[in-house]
Amino acid sequence: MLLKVAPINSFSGTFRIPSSKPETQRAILTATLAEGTSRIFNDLRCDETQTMKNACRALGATITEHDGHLEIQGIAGTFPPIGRVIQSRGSGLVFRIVTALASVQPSPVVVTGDATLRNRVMEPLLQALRELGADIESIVSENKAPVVNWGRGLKGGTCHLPGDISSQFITAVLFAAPLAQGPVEIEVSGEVYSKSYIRQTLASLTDAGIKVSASDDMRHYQVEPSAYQAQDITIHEDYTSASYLLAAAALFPGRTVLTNAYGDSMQGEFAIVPILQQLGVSVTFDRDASLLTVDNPPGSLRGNFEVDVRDCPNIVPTLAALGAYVQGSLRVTGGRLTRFHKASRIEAMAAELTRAGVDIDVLYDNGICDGFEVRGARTYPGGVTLSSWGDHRIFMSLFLAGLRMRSANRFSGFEDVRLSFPTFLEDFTTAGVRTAAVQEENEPAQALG
Ligand SMILES: O=C(O)C1=C[C@@H](OP(=O)(O)O)[C@@H](O)[C@H](O)C1
Ligand SMILES: C=C(OP(=O)(O)O)C(=O)O
Repeated sequence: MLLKVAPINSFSGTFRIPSSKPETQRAILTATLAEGTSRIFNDLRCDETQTMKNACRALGATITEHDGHLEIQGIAGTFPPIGRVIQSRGSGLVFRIVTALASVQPSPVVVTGDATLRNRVMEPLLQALRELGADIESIVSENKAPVVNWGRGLKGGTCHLPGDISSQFITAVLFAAPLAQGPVEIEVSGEVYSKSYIRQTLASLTDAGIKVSASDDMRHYQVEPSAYQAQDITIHEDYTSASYLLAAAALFPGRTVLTNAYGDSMQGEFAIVPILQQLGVSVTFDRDASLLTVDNPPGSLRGNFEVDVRDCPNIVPTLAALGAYVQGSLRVTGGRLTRFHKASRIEAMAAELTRAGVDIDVLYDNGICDGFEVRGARTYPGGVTLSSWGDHRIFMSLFLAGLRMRSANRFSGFEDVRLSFPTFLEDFTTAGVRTAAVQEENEPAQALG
């Protein structure tokens, strides 16, 4: 099934930014491990937070969904016998953290995922957990998902991780480390990417009462055995999801107002705000009213600058889509981690945008795909079929790029918005974008509604 999407001439309205996915996932985890009842207000309800809830229920948490908040009865760090399969679907974060946590409970647990997850890099994490005493075996391919964790405990000690493959390895060890028998140290080699996500992990752990410290360069971590404490947490907006709405608002003349916008985020992807401002777009916060207003009267973007995305990896596809319309050039570097994401995101965006006529080159650093340079135009012919490469963020970014083309485009992967931004299509329909699901690429065009 493909989604046919007609272009638009204007974009305006009031939209709610979805709540943060990484913050919701972390809050579900700390509440699961804590003693007592935690409440998580303004949580994000989407497939990937549902996958985290299902995994945490399998670990023993009782999770009740209320209107506007979750109530979680934690396990006080003592797992009931699990002895089962935990499904992480396509979520790298769920697989990595649950695999680490399965080390500190007493029964064999199989942790598995879908076809994309089985392809992702897991070896450094599995080795680090083994250094701490875990007994983990891969079931199908060596050092990949699915795994069986025999649940023989974590003794503690020092483990080693690379900083340039995924910050989720560090996050996963940090979540399990307080439940080890002794203190845990993590030594990270090479440059550390996605530091903003590690900071979010450190903040969640500290707020939950965990004794953890990190060196200034984030290459050394120390965790003492400590107990997770229950708490009430309020989740704020997600800047990766916001990036699609902000970018759409920036591509057209008109005023867009975003609600659920507190502007106090630790997410690296908050960088989308100053980037748009540099491109000539007015973005202003009314923090008392939790509103963000975007105005771009000329609907044009002025460029010629470089963005380092090593701390905001998830807006890389959004920036490629936006760059297609920047007068000048937009150069993005430091994006090498995205080649290990659900799809190799720079290659995916460059291949699909090139197919649509966009002038974009992939940038390599010592043979590693690390960024891109895009030289934008006012518009493109459109009328093409673009693939999401099985990745929700590629779909949402290509959808965005298509809005200013001259003819309707067709996209695969539209169902995947439910992973992180379930109201994506509804929001854009409200803004006047006409879409229609079509069976086959060559099927006669249906009326778009
Ligand atoms: O900890 C997290 O919630 C995440 C960490 C980052 O992973 P990488 O460090 O692998 O980029 C990010 O890209 C991912 O979307 C979410
Ligand atoms: C966080 C994401 O993915 P993962 O957890 O699979 O890395 C994402 O694609 O938003």
